[in-house]
Amino acid sequence: MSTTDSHGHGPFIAAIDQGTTSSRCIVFDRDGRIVSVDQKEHEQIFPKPGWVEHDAAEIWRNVQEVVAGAVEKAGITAADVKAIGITNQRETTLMWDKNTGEPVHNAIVWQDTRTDGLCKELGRNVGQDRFRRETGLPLASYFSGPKVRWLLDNVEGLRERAERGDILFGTMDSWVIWNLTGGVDGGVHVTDVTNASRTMLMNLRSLAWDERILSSMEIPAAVLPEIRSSAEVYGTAKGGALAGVPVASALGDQQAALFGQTCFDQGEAKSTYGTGTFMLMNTGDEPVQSYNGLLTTVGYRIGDQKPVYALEGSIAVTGSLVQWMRDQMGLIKSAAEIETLASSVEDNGGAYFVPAFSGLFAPYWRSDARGVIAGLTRYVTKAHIARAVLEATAWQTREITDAMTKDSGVELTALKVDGGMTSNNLLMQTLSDFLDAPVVRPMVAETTCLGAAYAAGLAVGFWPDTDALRANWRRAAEWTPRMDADTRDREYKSWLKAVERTMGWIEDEE
Ligand SMILES: Nc1ncnc2c1ncn2[C@@H]1O[C@H](COP(=O)(O)OP(=O)(O)O)[C@@H](O)[C@H]1O
Ligand SMILES: O=P(O)(O)OC[C@H](O)CO
Repeated sequence: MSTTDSHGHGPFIAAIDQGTTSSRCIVFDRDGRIVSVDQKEHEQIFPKPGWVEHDAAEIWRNVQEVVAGAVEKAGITAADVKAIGITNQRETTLMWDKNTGEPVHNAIVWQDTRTDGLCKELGRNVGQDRFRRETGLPLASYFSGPKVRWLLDNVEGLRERAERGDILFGTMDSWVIWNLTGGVDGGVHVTDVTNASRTMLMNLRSLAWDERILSSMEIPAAVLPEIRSSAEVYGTAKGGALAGVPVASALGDQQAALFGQTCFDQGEAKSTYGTGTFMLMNTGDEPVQSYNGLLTTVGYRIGDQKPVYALEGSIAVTGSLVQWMRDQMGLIKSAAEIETLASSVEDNGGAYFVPAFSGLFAPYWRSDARGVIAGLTRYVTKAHIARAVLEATAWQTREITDAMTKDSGVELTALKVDGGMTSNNLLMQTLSDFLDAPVVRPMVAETTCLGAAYAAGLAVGFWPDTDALRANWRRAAEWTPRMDADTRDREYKSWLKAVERTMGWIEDEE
């Protein structure tokens, strides 16, 4: 029997967000309002400089716990939940034994740079942009394909087991869905088009695995999940707090945020400010090739409708630079304190901070870049550096919006933002100043989970169509530009000069 809780708005949709630093589950009502949240962090494993791993068994335990926690906090039962949506950190790569459910190695995280050498070698053999037309992606250690190849080459006996058909590959959506739907006991091995579009192994137009790329990367097709749409019922949860509930959506977290921000029309864009920052623009039902350093990716696909594509600007280091200021430099005690410190001065005092800690992602894709603080004089204080830290996020966004305008021909009229860093008012004002465009934040800042919930709700008819979802979007805050054009242009030139200084720091042989 179905119950309604104190919120009185049942039934509900549950979304699971398996993120880089934590897993969370959020229960939403029909108005897209949050009913309950549960969240748990997992260990970040750094076996060597540049290597980042996750324990997938720990992640699955945490997912089960946060699902149970969110259901309990909402005061509901599985019978009240009409569907489960999945969203996840993208690219992070796992292989496991389908007979035992045991991972063969820790998951290799998207930030991990161990495949740099492999990518360079592939680039030399087949050309740096050899796969861009088919996959929309440059050859870079960020994506899953090279990580799969690394596992096959480095885990003893794995290639033979994979060729025998005993091994499954998946990004974290696949891992969560396989376990949720029964694991060794009949779990479904699927991924969605958005996650598949980050592997470098899927053809963007056919939305199928690309046999020529699989053969260049020496990856056996037997390990691959079935590619499905982002909003359809893949199976039913077996066991756990949501046993019996249909699992009805999967989207990479940045695509889920695009969906949660209701960017359903061509030209609409959002930017999510977390550990890294990812801006995606809906480009309609045709993939747009980037000539300016952006990625072409799948935005979402609802059931058997046409896919919607997106251009993406990915920035590796934004919120994590604030964490670095707190944890490694000890200049602030909390992330929020950066705003107080940066607000104590009028400007950056001439300092520019380019956080190319793991090379530069969009629009440069340079793995040989490393971080610099440029323009230092004795005048510069830690407050100026704090300001330069915030400005780095805003300038990197500006570089991406410039590239988006060049690639899509669409001028930015306003930017929808979300993510942890958007609670920083100074950063949001700076962003609006540097972009010379309004910046708007919605009422529900948890757009990633909301997008997964929306897609799952559409799949089971909980919401009738995307118009109903759009009606739920409400503006919570807006910042408008206050900077004069001369200052903006002068500052932008200095920023670009500082970016130049980061390039070529790592020599090939290093
Ligand atoms: N007030 C703030 N100012 C600047 N950065 C912040 C602030 N609050 C949080 N952050 C940064 O935002 C990030 C957390 O945002 P979140 O959206 O939860 O990230 P993720 O989903 O990537 O884990 C952290 O890197 C943190 O340093
Ligand atoms: O888990 P997040 O929010 O850090 O997002 C990671 C991105 O999906 C990486 O491409």
